[in-house]
Parts: sequence; structure tokens; C-alpha cells
Amino acid sequence: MTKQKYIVTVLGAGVWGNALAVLARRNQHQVRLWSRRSFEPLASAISEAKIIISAVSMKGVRPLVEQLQTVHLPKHSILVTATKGLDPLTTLTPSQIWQTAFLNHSVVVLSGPNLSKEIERGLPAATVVASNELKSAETVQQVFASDTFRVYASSDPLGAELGGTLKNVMAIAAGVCDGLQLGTNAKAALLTRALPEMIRVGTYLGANPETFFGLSGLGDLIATCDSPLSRNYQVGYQLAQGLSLEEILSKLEGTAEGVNTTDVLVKTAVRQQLAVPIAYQVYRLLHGKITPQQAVQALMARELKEEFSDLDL
Ligand SMILES: NC(=O)C1=CN([C@@H]2O[C@H](COP(=O)(O)OP(=O)(O)OC[C@H]3O[C@@H](n4cnc5c(N)ncnc54)[C@H](O)[C@@H]3O)[C@@H](O)[C@H]2O)C=CC1
Ligand SMILES: O=C(CO)COP(=O)(O)O
Repeated sequence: MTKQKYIVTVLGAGVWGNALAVLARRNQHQVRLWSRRSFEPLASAISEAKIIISAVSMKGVRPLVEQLQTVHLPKHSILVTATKGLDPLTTLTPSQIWQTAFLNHSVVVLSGPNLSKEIERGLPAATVVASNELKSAETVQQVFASDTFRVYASSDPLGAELGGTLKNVMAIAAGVCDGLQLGTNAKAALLTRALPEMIRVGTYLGANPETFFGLSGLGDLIATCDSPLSRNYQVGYQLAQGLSLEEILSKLEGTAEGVNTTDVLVKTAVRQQLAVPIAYQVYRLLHGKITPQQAVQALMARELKEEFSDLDL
């Protein structure tokens, strides 16, 4: 059976927006790539689109939503969000912002272990499309699925989104671990303890704990924490080399969302008394309160406890 072809508009022409456009084009959809620097007006870029994908960084989400509210959205269009971040003002996730702004549209989260440079090279990868309206997730699944990109549907958008968002904080920690050459045992311990920390916060925020064991959680944690292609990993790695955060960010190609996410996460965790020991050390490191070595010492010196004592699955 031939798959239906759609007009797909990608908003945000950063590296991820470009990679998503490549994927949709490979499946012969009519793809329009729009950025805030485009000559084409936003209204014309989204006209008659079935799928509207937001691939802007977190700081661009609210301005983009506000701009879209001033134009006419095609009636049955599906909004897809691929941003991995948290709003500093409200702590809302991008999908929550999109859904609140466009109550009559389906919102689908696209999230998974998807380092854009590998995807652009056509290397095999998998992802998750998640929505409260599973039919919309399945439409997006068909749009992107190919013999090099395997797409799973899910009905937990918040879980899929938070997996991709919270792992960015852990990727900074993983970069520090590798930058300090702490070894494979340390890295395994770090990633294994990172997952329950993500689940603790994620379930508090309303996600399904099981989702974190899937591609958008554990999968993305492994990919991002083990690859120099990850900007968040690079931030941690270079902090361990003694560079300042300002220096690193000024030379970084693209956005490292984990820097802002760490702030939002730690503030929420402190307010709600959630244990986030790894994120807390990343926070202190990013704010110049400790050195990378002191962050490691602080994690190793924590009170001894049972392995699963604070994870209620
Ligand atoms: N690069 C990757 O491998 C992946 C990135 N992501 C996520 O996708 C999002 C975008 O990432 P990248 O493309 O890598 O970042 P990037 O830094 O390359 O691009 C960010 C894009 O957002 C746009 N933007 C920022 N503020 C804006 C505003 N006010 N209005 C309109 N557009 C605005 C920029 O113009 C740019 O096109 C991030 O949340 C990232 O975590 C998700 C999966 C993979
Ligand atoms: O989310 C990503 C891979 O899934 C990209 O990670 P970085 O934003 O750290 O590059």
C-alpha cells in the first residue's frame, strides 16, 4: 500500500530541524523548512500543511507559539514538537505549551536517541512519537518511518518528552566523567544512577515510569551520554578540561539545552524535595560553585543507602 503524502512544514532551521526535513523529504513528502530568518511569511509556510513540526530551541518555543497564534493554522493540522527543554518561567514542557495554546489541535512529541549528524548520514536510528491522541502519533509515525528510521508510537507524550529533556543534564555529567577519564566503571555507575533520578522527577511531573525504560528515556540517555556529537556531553567534557562555561558556549555549534534544564530541574526538585544528587552537582558545577573533581567527590561521599530505597516503581 502506498503511504499518503503530506505537506510537512518544519519550523526552526537548526541542525535538528534540517535533519527532520531530510527524513520527511526522503519519504517524498512536500517539505517546507521555515526559520525566523526566512523571507517566506510564517502564514504562507504553514498554509495547507498537515504536519507542522517545531524544532526550535526552548528559548524559541514561546515566541514561535505567539507568532503562530496570530496566523491561521490549517484546521486538521497536527503539531509535532521536537524540542528537548523546560520553560524557565513555568517549568512547562514544550508539548504542554503547545497544547495549551492550540486546544483544538493534536500535539505529538517526537523524541529518541537521535543525534542529528548520524541521522543526516542515513545511519539507522529509532525514535518515539507520542501523543494523547494515538491516531495522530500514528500519522506522524507513517510520515517519518523508513528503512533507516524506525518510529515507535506511544501514548505518553510527557514521558517521551521528559526522557529526552532530563537526559541532557545527565549528558553534561557524563561528559565530565569522560573528560576526567574516570573510567568505564564510573560511567556505568553514573548512567545507572541517572535513570532513577530521571524517573523520580518524571513521575512527579506526571509521566509514566515505564516510558523512561524505552528509546526516549534509557535509549537517549545512552546515546547522548556516550557521544562527542552531543553538545551537552561536550559542555561537560570541556568543563572537565578546565574551560569556563562562557568559553564553551561561545564556541559550541548549536544549543546545549541541558544548561537551562539543569536550573529548572534543580529548582523544582528543591521546591518539591525530590532527590536529584547528580543534577544538583551539575548545577553547582555550571554555576562555578565547585570544580569537576569536587562534584565527583560530593557524589562519592553521599550517605550510604539501599540501592532501590528511594525509587518507588
Ligand atoms: N541536534 C540534535 O541532535 C537534536 C536536537 N534536539 C532538540 O531540538 C531543539 C533544537 O536543537 P538544534 O536544532 O540542535 O539547535 P540549533 O541551535 O541548531 O537550532 C535552534 C533553532 O531554534 C531557532 N530559534 C531559537 N529561538 C527562536 C525564536 N525566538 N524564534 C524562532 N526560532 C528560534 C534557531 O533559529 C534555530 O533554527 C533542541 O531543543 C534540541 O534539544 C532533539 C533531538 C536531536
Ligand atoms: O538529543 C539529542 C540526541 O538525541 C542531541 O543531544 P545534544 O543536544 O546534547 O546534542
